Amino acid sequence: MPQSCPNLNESRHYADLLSLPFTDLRRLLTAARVSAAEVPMAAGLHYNYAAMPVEERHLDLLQGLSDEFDLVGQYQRLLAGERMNVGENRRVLHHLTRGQLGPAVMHDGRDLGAFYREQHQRIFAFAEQVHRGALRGSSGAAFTQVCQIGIGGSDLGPRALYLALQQEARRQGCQLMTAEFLSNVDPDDADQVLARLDLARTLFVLVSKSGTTQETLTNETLVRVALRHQGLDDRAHLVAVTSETSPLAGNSAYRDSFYMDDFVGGRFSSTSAVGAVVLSLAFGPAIFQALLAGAHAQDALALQPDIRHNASLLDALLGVYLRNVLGYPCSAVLPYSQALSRFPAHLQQLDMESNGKSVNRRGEPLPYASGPIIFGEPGTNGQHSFYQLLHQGTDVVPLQFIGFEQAQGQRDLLVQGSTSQDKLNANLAAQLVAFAKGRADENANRHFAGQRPASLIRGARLTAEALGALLAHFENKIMFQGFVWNINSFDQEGVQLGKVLTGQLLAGTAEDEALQAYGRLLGLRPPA
Ligand SMILES: O=P(O)(O)OC[C@H]1O[C@H](O)[C@H](O)[C@@H](O)[C@@H]1O
Repeated sequence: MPQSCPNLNESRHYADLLSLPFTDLRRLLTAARVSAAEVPMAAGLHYNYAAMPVEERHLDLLQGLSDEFDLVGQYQRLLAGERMNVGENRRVLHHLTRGQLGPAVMHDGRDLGAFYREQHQRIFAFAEQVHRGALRGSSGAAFTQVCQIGIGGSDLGPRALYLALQQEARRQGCQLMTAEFLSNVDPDDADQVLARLDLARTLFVLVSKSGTTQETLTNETLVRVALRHQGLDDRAHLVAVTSETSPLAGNSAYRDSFYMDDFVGGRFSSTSAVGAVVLSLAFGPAIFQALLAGAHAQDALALQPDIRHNASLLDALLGVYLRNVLGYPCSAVLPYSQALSRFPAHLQQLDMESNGKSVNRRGEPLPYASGPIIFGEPGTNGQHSFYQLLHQGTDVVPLQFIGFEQAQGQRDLLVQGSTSQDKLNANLAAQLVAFAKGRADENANRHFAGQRPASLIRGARLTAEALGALLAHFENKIMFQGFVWNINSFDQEGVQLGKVLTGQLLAGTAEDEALQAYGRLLGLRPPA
């Protein structure tokens, strides 16, 4: 498969895209275009690309590029279980955690779709027992709080989804337990999180796919010590989520264990047991199932070969246009929804750990740019912080806005003639137009050049289905971009070197003198 993938620099569609003149967004962005340049997504969402500097001829060439690189065909092969993670020789099966789109994927005589479904069912049954009070803490108290211990993909996605759904669950009367997340090895994180918990009523979910992550195992020990210190039986307060091949699998130090496998990458694991346990405990299985349904529906739409009807594919290709044709190195994610406050942090890992690569799937250096730097904050907060650079800085940063007609909650009032939600969305619309069209001023300091590209994902309200669709959209966008760049989006060798040096420093075996010197500056002592 990798051998047959074309090189972007040798693509005639790419060459034709490079030869097109720059499109003037100030002229392009008309009312008719705002209404027309949209692709429906799952769960009532829409992807609007009116403020992207592309005309029909660009879209025709991007369609040609998509066909030339067989992007949807590669997705189908991934769904069918082909080992697309070439570096680790692994299948890539996170789509299967939310439903079957391709043929059954068999591994060692087992149907993996059935395996993921069975784990979800076990988790739902477990959550219902906890909610009924049939499973309790070691003092006999019912569990009212859940705390996930994990980092990276075992933290960011589930945490972002929990925060995104909290208000929606309250509206539906199904916030059944509150959730906390403990990720950083900084002891102040554990201190603060533990201070918010009533340990006798807390169920901890230890999540580590590999079962070897230093930060997570350290925090687990801190938690067990704290539980014992209160006279509680730590085993009764911990469940594990891990891969079947990890050293934690089958360990009796946990009250129960739930599994994913090596074919679900950490940053793509929110719809596996990694997200299922904490979200089902917090909100009940129905909300998590709605999230899965939204993600599955969006995965199905991503099979459409026509880029004008496939939002994830179109978003991916427009991103390639911005990165490789226009040369923009960054992209900002700007949700006008406080519920999505940690969604940009999740996307940072999803995008940058997947596509921050400089060799292709055959291990050869890339002769073109790959994944952009991603950052973001919810609006309107970001407007009062870093938007200055976005409007008038020397770099053009393409923007990904996300907005909803209605808030999740119901507490809103008319203040000076408009509701808070009206104000939120008026700001969003204003920013989109200000970025695209700018404003001429004789005073150079007050001049806005415009020409800042942006897309908008919009919906009626951020429901669980819509959130699932949003999550799957970005996962699939990133996957398609990896196919264009012919990189392996599913490994993360770039995180290893730091781990090795950390281990050497802590074990007192570091040979690098600069490393030792930094250790001394930071107060590290040789191990006793
Ligand atoms: O789930 P774990 O095996 O503990 O891994 C947690 C995280 O750490 C690793 O270093 C990777 O960078 C992430 O992709 C991963 O999600």
